[in-house]
Amino acid sequence: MKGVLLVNLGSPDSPEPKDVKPYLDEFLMDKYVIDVPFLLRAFLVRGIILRKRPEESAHAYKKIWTDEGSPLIVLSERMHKKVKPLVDVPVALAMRYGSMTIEKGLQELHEQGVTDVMLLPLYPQYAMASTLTIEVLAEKIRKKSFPNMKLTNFPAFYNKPGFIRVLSESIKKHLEGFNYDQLVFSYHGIPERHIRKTDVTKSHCKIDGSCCATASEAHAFCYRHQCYETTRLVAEYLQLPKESYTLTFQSRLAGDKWLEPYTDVEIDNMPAKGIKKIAVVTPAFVTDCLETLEEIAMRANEDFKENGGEEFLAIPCLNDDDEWCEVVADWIKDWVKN
Ligand SMILES: C=CC1=C(C)c2cc3[nH]c(cc4nc(cc5[nH]c(cc1n2)c(C)c5CCC(=O)O)C(CCC(=O)O)=C4C)c(C)c3C=C
Ligand SMILES: [Fe+2]
Ligand SMILES: [Fe+2]
Repeated sequence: MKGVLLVNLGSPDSPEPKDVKPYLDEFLMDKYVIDVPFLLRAFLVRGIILRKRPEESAHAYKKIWTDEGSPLIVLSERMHKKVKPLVDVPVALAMRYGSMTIEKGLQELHEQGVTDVMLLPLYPQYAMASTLTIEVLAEKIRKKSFPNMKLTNFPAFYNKPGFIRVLSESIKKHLEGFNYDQLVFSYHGIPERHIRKTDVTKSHCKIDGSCCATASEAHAFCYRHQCYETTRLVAEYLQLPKESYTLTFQSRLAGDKWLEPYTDVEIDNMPAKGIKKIAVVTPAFVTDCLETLEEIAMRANEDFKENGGEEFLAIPCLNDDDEWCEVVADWIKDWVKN
C-alpha cells in the first residue's frame, strides 16, 4: 500500500535554553548544514556557536511561542490534519530535527500497512541543508528499520503551477488595499559554498548568480536558481512591474559568505532610497516559523521603521490555507494513480 510522509524542519520542545540547546546541537551538527569535517564542526558548533546561541534563540522563540507550542509544529499539524481526509492513502507528519522524528513517522506508516512511501519535504526549493538531509536520513532509517519499504522522493516544487498559483493568490489577497513601494521576496539563505557542492555538472554554478538564467541540469539542485524561478513565476502570475519587487536572502549565520543580497541590509537601506512602505513575503517557507515571525515580522519590521520606514507588511506563509492543502492533496493523488 502507498503512503506519504510530510517532513518539515522541526522546533525545540520548549522555548527554554535547556531544550533549545540539544535541538540546535542536532541541527547544526548535521553535516549537510555545517558541511565541514566532524572535528572542525564539533569545534565550531559546540566550542563556539552553542556557547551563546541557545540563550539568544530561546529569547527569540519565547516571542513567538503559542499556548499550543511552536508555530512551525502547530501549523504543520493543522496542514497535515486538513490534507489527510482529502486523499485515500495514509499520510504522516515528521520533523527532520527534534522529537517528531522521521523514524516515528515511517513507523506510523508501517503500522498502517504502508510499503511504498513518498517523502514530501515541505520546502519549495531544493537545498542540501533542507531537502537532501531529509532524503539521506529517511533512506538510512529505511535501510536499517524498514528494509522492505520503498521510498520515493517528491521533487522540489518551486515551479509547480499549483504552488505558484496558491502562493500568488495569497500574496494578492494580503496586498489588497496596501499601496506598497516595494515587495520583498525574502528566502532563507545558505552559504555560497553549498551552491557549488550541489552542482551536478561541477562547472555551471557561478558565485555571482549570472548562471541562473542559462538552462542547465544543475538547476534541478540549485537553490538560488529555484529561488529566482519562484520569484519570476509569481511576478509573471501577478504581472508585477520589474521595479516593484526585489529578491533577498535572510537568516545567515556569522562566518561564511552566504547568498546575497542580504534581507536585513537591503531593508535597512530602503527608507534612505525613498522606499517607505514595503511588504515582505517568505516563499522558502510554507509554514510560519521563527524565521518569518520573529526575524521578519518583528525584527525586520522594527529595523525598517527605525531607519525611517513607515509601513511594513509581513505576508503570512501558506500554512493550512485550504487551497494549498488541496494542491498538496492533488500531488499525492497524482502519485498514487501512477
Ligand atoms: C527553507 C529551508 C531552510 C534552509 C535551506 C535552511 C538552512 C540553514 N539554516 C541554518 C541555521 C538555522 N536555521 C534556523 C531556523 C530555521 N531554518 C529553517 C529552514 C531552513 N534552513 C526553518 C524553517 C527554521 C525555523 C525553525 C523553527 O523552529 O521555527 C536556526 C534556529 C533558530 C535560530 O537560532 O535562528 C538556525 C541556527 C543553517 C546554518 C543553514 C544552512 C547551512
Ligand atoms: Fe535555517
Ligand atoms: Fe545558477
